[in-house]
Amino acid sequence: MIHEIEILQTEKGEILISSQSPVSSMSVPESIESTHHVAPLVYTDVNVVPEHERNELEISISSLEGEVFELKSKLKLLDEKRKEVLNKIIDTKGSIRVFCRVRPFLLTERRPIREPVSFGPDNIVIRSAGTRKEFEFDKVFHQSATQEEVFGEVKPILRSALDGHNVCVLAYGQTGTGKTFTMDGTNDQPGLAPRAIKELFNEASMDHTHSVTFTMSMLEIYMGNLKDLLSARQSLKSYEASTKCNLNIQVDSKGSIEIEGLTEVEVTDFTKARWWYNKGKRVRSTSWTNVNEASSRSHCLTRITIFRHGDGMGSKTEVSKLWMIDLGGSERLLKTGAIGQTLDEGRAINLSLSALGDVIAALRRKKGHVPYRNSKLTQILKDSLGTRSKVLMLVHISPREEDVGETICSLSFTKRARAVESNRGLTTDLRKLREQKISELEEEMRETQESCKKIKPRLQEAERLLSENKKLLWTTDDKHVEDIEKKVLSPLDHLKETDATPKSYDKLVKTSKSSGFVPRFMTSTVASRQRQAMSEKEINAKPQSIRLLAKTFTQLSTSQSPSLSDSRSRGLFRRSYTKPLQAAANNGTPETPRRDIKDTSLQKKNINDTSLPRSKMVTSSDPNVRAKLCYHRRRMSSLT
Ligand SMILES: Nc1ncnc2c1ncn2[C@@H]1O[C@H](COP(=O)(O)OP(=O)(O)OP(=O)(O)O)[C@@H](O)[C@H]1O
Repeated sequence: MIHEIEILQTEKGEILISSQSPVSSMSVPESIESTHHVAPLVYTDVNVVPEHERNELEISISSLEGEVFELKSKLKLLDEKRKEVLNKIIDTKGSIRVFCRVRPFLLTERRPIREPVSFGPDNIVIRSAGTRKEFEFDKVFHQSATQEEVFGEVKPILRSALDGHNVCVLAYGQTGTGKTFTMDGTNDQPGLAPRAIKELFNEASMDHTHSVTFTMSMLEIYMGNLKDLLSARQSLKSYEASTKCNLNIQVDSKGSIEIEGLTEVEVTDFTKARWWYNKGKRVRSTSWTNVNEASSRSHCLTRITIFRHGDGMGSKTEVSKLWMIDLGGSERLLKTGAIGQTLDEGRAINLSLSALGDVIAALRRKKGHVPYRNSKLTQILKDSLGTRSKVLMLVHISPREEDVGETICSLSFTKRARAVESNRGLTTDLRKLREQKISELEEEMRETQESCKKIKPRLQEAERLLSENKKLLWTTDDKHVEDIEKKVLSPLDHLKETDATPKSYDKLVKTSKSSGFVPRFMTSTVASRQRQAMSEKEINAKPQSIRLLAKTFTQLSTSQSPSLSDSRSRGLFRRSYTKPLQAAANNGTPETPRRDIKDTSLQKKNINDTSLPRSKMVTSSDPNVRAKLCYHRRRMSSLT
């Protein structure tokens, strides 16, 4: 027993599918079968959009396009406002900020009864040999401060980097005070670099108006030479060769610094970025001194270049850099007892650190001349330590009595860098005013971010609806199909194409039904009759519903393969034909090998497979299949 299905076309052009009572195909004679009708059931195929609905679809698409444009414009304005406010906050706080982090006592260290270092939220007091020295900072991180707390202060300037500013985060201090701990951290307590990279990817994924991409480079400055840490040629044992490897620093016409030949890898996600970062770290050369067994005698620089691509609303791609720098140990050479190469290494580090101090001091004093040329480090950072950039220096100190001398040296270094913009120069009233201004700006920033948050889901929803409507229109849009057909045909083929347009074809079918007149090109030829017989033979092996459906199509035109120019027929045929096939394919019976008929490679294979009946070929919406259909139609017309 099977269900008989018949397809009818009403005068309005609607497709009706009438379902018949279950009958035995063996017992009921054909004459009875055709008259044994029950009340027709009308189904509306979801893939088929009637003409009037298509117009509505087009109207809806244009209104959604307008809405998307409007929301994007609003977001763009809010984003610009957010950028401006963030910039003001950072400038009010100081575009060069200096923090201090005090290392906790290690398990191997003896804790003195009277600790030489005491601290407040933004100051450090050193008491030693009857003297008291006080140093001010933008913020002091106590011994108990977590990696997360430190990162919290860095986060705002990462946003600034994404907004197009060059940003520099530097870890400064004596060997063994925790510079590497702060920058790299451990597996359990990741440091600033991995957290910052993760945050960049996070922020980029939430940017609905721009697409953001990143590249990464790592280099080491050792004894005044630059070494590429991500180069394929570098090996872990490259320490000896490090002095031979030198890269040139170039300045382009816009004043941007480029390092000639430096490897720049594209990082598409955090995992890849972390992998490259770890690779660079392994390659970094270290030598041994008697102060700290793993002391770094070089500066390690990690650069993330941020490309913020245009939003499609007139803005260009913005490029900015985030530098994360683990500076070499700043200890005085006498104390290390260094001789030979280690002494030279120490000298080179001290020279570059003092050049860095000079540059920062000049920038903070807003002095005309900034001595960038005095070291490789400052030459490289020239475009990232300048006026539009944001700098964050983290000074690390030891809590130990024995290190007090070094601690005072490190703190004095930063005192020079903070000389002008420090709080010390401000009266209490001015300080309060400054803090009030910062909190007002922060409030404004929060409001702007809230407004952005409200718009983003609306924009996403509008974009989703727009793409859905476009897809729906695409599947039913005859013009689109025609365009594809035209593209596939060569100009010469197009001239040969004598077939009627879809609309006139419809008319012709209707006319032939009503008047009994069949135009010459629609009368069957020997070849078409053979093909029809072949396809019917093939269809007989398929489920009954497909057989009847295909029969209806073959009846519509006796001389041509079913034309897919009628969108409704196409949608109906595609759905009705592919479902049983898919079901059969998914059953995976030995006779029918498991196939996914949506697989385009398989569809393409089928097109070239001449053993398949042509009726199968025309069921796909694949443009390649249409090419075959056009070819078939052309041949038909040339036969008549
Ligand atoms: N805030 C901290 N909390 C816990 N342990 C810390 C902290 N800071 C540093 N340490 C520990 O102190 C030791 C020295 O730290 P680290 O190697 O980071 O110093 P460094 O300044 O980078 O030294 P170098 O200049 O030789 O590279 C490490 O064992 C590290 O785990």
